Amino acid sequence: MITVMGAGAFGTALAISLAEAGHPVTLWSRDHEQVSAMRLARENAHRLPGIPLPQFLAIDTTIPAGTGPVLLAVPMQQMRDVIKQHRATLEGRDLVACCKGIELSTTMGPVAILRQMIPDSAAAILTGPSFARDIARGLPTALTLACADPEKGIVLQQSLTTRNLRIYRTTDTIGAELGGALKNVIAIAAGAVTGAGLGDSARAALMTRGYAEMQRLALSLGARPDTLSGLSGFGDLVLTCTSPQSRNMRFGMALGKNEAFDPTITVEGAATARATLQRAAEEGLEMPITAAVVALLDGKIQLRQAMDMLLSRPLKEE
Ligand SMILES: NC(=O)C1=CN([C@@H]2O[C@H](COP(=O)(O)OP(=O)(O)OC[C@H]3O[C@@H](n4cnc5c(N)ncnc54)[C@H](O)[C@@H]3O)[C@@H](O)[C@H]2O)C=CC1
Ligand SMILES: O=C(CO)COP(=O)(O)O
Repeated sequence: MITVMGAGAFGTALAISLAEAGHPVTLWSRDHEQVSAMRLARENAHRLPGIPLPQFLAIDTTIPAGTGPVLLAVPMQQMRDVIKQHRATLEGRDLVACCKGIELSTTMGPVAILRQMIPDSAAAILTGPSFARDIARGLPTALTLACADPEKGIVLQQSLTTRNLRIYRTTDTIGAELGGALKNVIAIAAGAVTGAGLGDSARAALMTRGYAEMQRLALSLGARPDTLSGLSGFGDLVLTCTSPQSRNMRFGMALGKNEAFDPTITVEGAATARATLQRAAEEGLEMPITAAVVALLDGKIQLRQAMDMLLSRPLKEE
């Protein structure tokens, strides 16, 4: 039995794909009303309207006991609390973080949190370019499963691969989790540039220099370069910075247009930008685009000033 914790967009999409592949799957939510509504309508009307839930997908407020893997598809800043509340049930199971970000209070990534909170479990992360709606509609996607234990990684890769989820494997958990976290920050910046009408050339420059920033921090923290250039890094950066399906990009577009953005929408890059800047300072690294995103979020500068700041930095080699 595979358990997916978090009946948001991503958790529901993964549960649909896995259930359609014939796995017994339980989709867990803390919210009784949501569970009743989803059971009745066989649809996640809030997050994935119009997409039917497979007949054999179980939806519950209780995590089934057992030994099967548990996928944690809750927002990054909530993950620690969710684990704390369910620690006893999660102990000894293979745990797969399905979130993208860095915890603001500790600057830790999801795998590090899993290892700290439940040291006896295998800790992995599933990340890479994939919009929940695409997965849920059965469109093809490719993801990265990172697990430090290579044998466990193979087992998880095999058990989570489905007709439309092609999973690649790595043991580089640091690279995989940082790629997914940092691309959201750059997507906010790319959205802001797009929203302000600064043009596709500016966005391409920003994505490229943003990628350099991602590499600077990730490599300094021990990531492997090929992970950053793979699906979980470059791949997800491209998807998130070029599609308005991305919430991080849409949030950035609103910033660029000086418009309000619905605060109930999950935008991982905002908290992660602050956590990233903190971590970069500890490493003695410069991350000018991330710093500009934080200054924009804090209302300390306007987008034009942010661009002037970036463009007036000392000229250097690429
Ligand atoms: N939506 C997408 O296309 C993708 C999302 N992700 C990642 O998946 C993670 C979750 O994102 P989404 O599912 O899109 O967000 P969402 O906003 O659609 O859903 C989040 C879910 O977590 C639940 N939740 C929040 N706090 C909780 C708590 N304390 N205890 C229990 N449940 C809690 C909410 O009730 C909600 O159902 C994020 O880190 C995101 O970056 C990754 C790939 C694709
Ligand atoms: O991570 C994602 C695609 O890979 C989803 O991006 P958003 O969270 O910006 O919607």
